Amino acid sequence: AVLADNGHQVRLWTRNSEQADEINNQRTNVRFLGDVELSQGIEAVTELEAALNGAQAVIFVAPSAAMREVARAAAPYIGRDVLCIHATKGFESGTYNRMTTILAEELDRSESTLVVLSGPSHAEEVVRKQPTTVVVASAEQYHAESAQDLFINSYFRVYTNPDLIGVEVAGAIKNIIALGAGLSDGLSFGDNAKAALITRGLTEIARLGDAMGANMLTFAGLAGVGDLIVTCTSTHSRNWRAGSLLAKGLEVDEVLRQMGMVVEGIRTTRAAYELAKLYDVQMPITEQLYQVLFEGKSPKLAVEALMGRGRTHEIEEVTKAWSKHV
Ligand SMILES: NC(=O)c1ccc[n+]([C@@H]2O[C@H](COP(=O)([O-])OP(=O)(O)OC[C@H]3O[C@@H](n4cnc5c(N)ncnc54)[C@H](O)[C@@H]3O)[C@@H](O)[C@H]2O)c1
Ligand SMILES: O=P(O)(O)OC[C@H](O)CO
Repeated sequence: AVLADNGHQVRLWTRNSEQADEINNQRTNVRFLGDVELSQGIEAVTELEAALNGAQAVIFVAPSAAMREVARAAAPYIGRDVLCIHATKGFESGTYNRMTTILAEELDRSESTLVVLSGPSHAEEVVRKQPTTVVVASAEQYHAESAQDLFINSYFRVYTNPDLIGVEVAGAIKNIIALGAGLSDGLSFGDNAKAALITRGLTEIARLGDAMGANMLTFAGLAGVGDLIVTCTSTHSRNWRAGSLLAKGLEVDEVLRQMGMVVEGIRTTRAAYELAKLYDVQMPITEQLYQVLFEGKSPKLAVEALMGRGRTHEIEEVTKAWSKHV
């Protein structure tokens, strides 16, 4: 919708022909976006080749679990000079690959040619032209600026950032913390608990990001604390809603069934739990959520475990990682 508003001709690929018909004929996408009227500049297509032929830029927004499959199918139709951007938040199961690593492999190009778009941006608000700010990150400033040129407008403000790894790690891990925030709200804990989760969640993002080569300052920006705030406090958040359903005692499969939309935080919890072991970093919130999601631990016991951890210092552990980059 943003790209169409900016005067670009947009082809939106979907596997679902009924959805394509609705978008093209009714100009709505009711299941995902309610009754908002979509721009005439958007054409939905069901064939990948038709979607990609002649495109000057390609935006990948499939769920993380589908990224490799979609990128592999799209690769034959994407020229070497085409700007490739993604807005997907997660890691690949098993390999723990970031999304740009998958894209680089499947599109057979350097990761430095790729761009990630992230930040506090729920589609439901963007499509209603409500003021939104995001970052586009690429190792090469030229590519980040090309993406900025495409998207920026009066209601969608786009900043560039060279720290692709930090933006991808922040976008993935915040979904785990949002599950925790939903659980906390679902258990009727108060604002203190949620503020604690957001803040200590940011520390977990920073620890893992530091180990994976991110710039700590990214986490103080839109893709870090910005996205954490929106996803832990907004009722649009799928991850928050999934967490609040878990608090009612629903099994993970039932939560996913009721949601009917992707809840990236669930798969990401497993990936981050394993990444934390691989990089030897402490991620206690992630660890407790892992036990709730995959080992049947009760959310109440998870909270007790978090609150009962050994005494520790705030300043030392945070500043060690952050100060390296200041
Ligand atoms: N919704 C948002 O506001 C928002 C904002 C920023 C980033 N994201 C990220 O975008 C990604 C997608 O999220 P979403 O909210 O659009 O999810 P969604 O559940 O609303 O939609 C996902 C779409 O992907 C399709 N899909 C699933 N598997 C597919 C496959 N194998 N091939 C092709 N299509 C497939 C589904 O049919 C569905 O139409 C996630 O990583 C999410 O974190 C979402
Ligand atoms: O609805 P969520 O929780 O998947 O979050 C969507 C976006 O990542 C918010 O920026």
